This record gives sequence, structure tokens and C-alpha cells, in this order.
Amino acid sequence: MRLAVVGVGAAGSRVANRLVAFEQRSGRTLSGGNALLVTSKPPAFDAPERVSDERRVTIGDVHDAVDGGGTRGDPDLGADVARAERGELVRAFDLLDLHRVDGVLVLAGLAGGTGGGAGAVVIDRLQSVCDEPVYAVGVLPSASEGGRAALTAARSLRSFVEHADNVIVFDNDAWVSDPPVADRDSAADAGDDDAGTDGADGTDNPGDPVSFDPAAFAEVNEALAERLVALFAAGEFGDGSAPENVMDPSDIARTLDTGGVSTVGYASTDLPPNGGVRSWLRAVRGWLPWSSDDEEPTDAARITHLVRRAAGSALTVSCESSSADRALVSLSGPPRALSRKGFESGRHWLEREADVVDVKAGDDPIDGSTTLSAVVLLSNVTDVPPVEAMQTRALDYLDDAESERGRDDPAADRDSRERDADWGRFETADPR
Ligand SMILES: Nc1nc2c(ncn2[C@@H]2O[C@H](COP(=O)(O)OP(=O)(O)OP(=O)(O)O)[C@@H](O)[C@H]2O)c(=O)[nH]1
Repeated sequence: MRLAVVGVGAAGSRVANRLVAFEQRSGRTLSGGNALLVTSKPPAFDAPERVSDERRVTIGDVHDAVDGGGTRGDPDLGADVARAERGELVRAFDLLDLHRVDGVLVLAGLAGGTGGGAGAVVIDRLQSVCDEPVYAVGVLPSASEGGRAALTAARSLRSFVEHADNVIVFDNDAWVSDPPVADRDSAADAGDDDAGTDGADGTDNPGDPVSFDPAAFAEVNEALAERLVALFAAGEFGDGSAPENVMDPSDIARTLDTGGVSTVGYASTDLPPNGGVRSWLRAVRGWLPWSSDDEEPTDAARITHLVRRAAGSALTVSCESSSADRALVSLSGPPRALSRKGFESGRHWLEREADVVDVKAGDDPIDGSTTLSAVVLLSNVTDVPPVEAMQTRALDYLDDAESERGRDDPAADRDSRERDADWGRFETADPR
């Protein structure tokens, strides 16, 4: 699949930069450098820069509350600035070649004022200028960032789901071993005097800029980039020994066509440099739970094991897999390692596990590769505990804010908010 890649905010820019670096290093042509970064403060990178200065646009420079320092976690400000500067944004989209792509991938941290608020507007604008699907990758904040970050992320996720064709969620808490503490709540509490107007959610805007040490995210950004490249680039070298099995990029689009929230899993194992797959299969028989001395596990069992690992603990956001609407599995490795039997068994295991009748499956043959890997996509998952936990933190934060304001019955407000389908979404339409 050929994608244009758009990073919004600091987190989105770092992950987009990583993605471009990863595809270059692995000889892929997913974006081919067809990328753009949209930020409201100069981004700090966690890896050598692969997106040139000409492909970066800064928004909010002329806005007093931004002034080159970011939106300080205020997504309404982020959305307002992006709407006001939509002309500049659309001109920046000219830097992307949107005519030769199968889709656009927008990446952002959902708790960022720029990533979340401006990100929703960027997705909406891209939908209006591009005929192909616009997918998003939204990063959930860690719980240690506090209630305000959860509220921003909850509102951003609603807005992203509304405007994007699908939102792949990445859960920082599950991936960052030592989440950086950047408590936006304290900024909000202090923000009465110094931070301008109230947000649309009725709480005070935060006052102090929040910035994260990019190094803390280096490893997880690499892991996310690896998964995104494995998924979206699958099948691009589709001239392996069994072309009928090669992943069809339109199957990736069809799986994502559900809308909603999705998760990606990935697992890989090294193949021996020589000696062939057979000797590798013999060598690793010991780590399979069902192997015994007198029984040599089949290729199918090993590939099922890899798919099971990919769909298990290694998901970008954990979920109940049976809540998925559609699923896809792609196996990548040298053509000699991609057996027909393994391909079918991986697909059948996922059909049973995700309780999906038609799991799309395909091979991603890579000549000379020394690893065998499986990538799994579970699309439109509805039972996603980390998202539910984030929404609970967001509503608790609002309840606390309303109690402090002397409102009588925060619980009743909470009920009506939960019923309100429009709750939390940012204004993305053009200002009149
Ligand atoms: N995975 C990952 N998450 C990040 C990274 N940087 C920040 N985050 C997360 O993304 C959220 C948004 O942070 P930023 O990207 O710095 O914010 P922004 O979108 O630039 O918006 P403002 O600074 O508020 O204008 C944070 O709450 C963190 O949870 C990163 O490099 N990788």
C-alpha cells in the first residue's frame, strides 16, 4: 500500500519520522518520503531526522496563546488555530503527492492540544482534498499524566473516530516502561490566572507548556513504526514463489473499512542464517508447549504459535479480540519459510480466536530476509479496556472539576454527558 504520512504535534512528528526512517532502513517504499509534519512548537526528535525542513509546517505562530510554544495541552485551542490557518494547511498538503497513494496515515498523541485538536482538523481537511481513505494512529496518554490528559485524549479519540476512516490506537501505558511524569492537572489548577479562557469542556485551560523527553519514547516509537510498516507495506514485494497467497493491499483497506478503533499485533522470530528452515524447525522444537520428543511439530503449528503471539500480549492496544468486526493476518519472511499450510492454519486460528468468519490473510515474501514475522490487524474492536479506563479517568476529572465549581449533582451531569453522542468532539468545520 502506498501511503502519505502526516505527523501532527510532537508525538505524531516523532512517530512519523521513525516510520519514514524504518521503511528506508528496511528497503520498503511505503511512503517513499511522501510525508508532512504539522506542529505548533519546534519538534524535538528521538532519531535522526528523515523528514526535511521543507516538509514541516508550523501553525499558531501568530496566535498569542501559542506563540511557538505549543497549545499547552489545550485541544480547543489546537482545533481553533488549525481551523483559522486552514488555508496554510491545505497549501502544505500540496507538498504531499496525494494522487499516487492508496491512503493517508495521520499520526498524533491524543492528549496533545496540537495532536488531538489540530489533528482532528487535519484529518477533516485531508478528507476534503483526498479521494482515498484517511487513517489515523492515536497514542493514548499514560495514566500518570493525570485526568486532564485523559479528558483531552477521550475527546480527541471521539473526534478522530468521527473523521478518520479508521483509528489504530497505541497505548503508551502498555509500552513505555517508565512513563515520563508530566502532570497536566497541576498546570490546569494553576491555570486560572495565566491561561486565558475556559475550554469547551468547562474546565480551565492549562497554563504551562508541557514537553516530554523524546528519549523516553525512542524504543516505543520504533516498535510502533515497525508494526505500521509491517502492516501497511505487506505484499509490496509480491513476486514470491506462491503469488496467489501474496497479501493484496486492497484487503488491508477492506479490513480497515469498518471505521472505529483498531489494534495491531506483531511477533517475529529469527531464522538461522544458513542451514535452511528445516534445521531451524528442528532447533526450536523445544520452545513449543505441545512439542514432545517423539512428535515433530508441523510448520502449521509453528506459524499458529507466531500468530497467537502477535494477537496476544503484543497488541498496540489490548482488547477482547472477539469484539473485532474484521481481522487480517500477514506473514512475512523469505519465500521458502512461508508454507501454504502455515498460512491456512494461522488464518483459521485467528478466525476462531476473533470469531470473525472471513479473516483476510496473505504472505509478504521478502527475498533474503532472515526473520519470520506475523502481523495481525483487529478492526473495529469495541471491548478495549485501556480506552474504557481512559474515559473513566476523563469523566472523574470532569466530576471533580464540577464539584469544585459547586455544581450539585455531578453524577447526573455525567449520565447526560455519556448519553450525548456529540459530547467532547472538537469543532472542525471551517469558521464562518
Ligand atoms: N508514543 C509516544 N507518545 C508520546 C511522545 N511524545 C509525547 N507523547 C504522548 O503524546 C501526548 C501528546 O504530547 P505532545 O505530542 O508533546 O503534544 P502536542 O500534540 O505537540 O500538543 P501541545 O504540546 O499540547 O501543543 C502526551 O500526552 C504523551 O502521552 C512520543 O514521542 N511517543
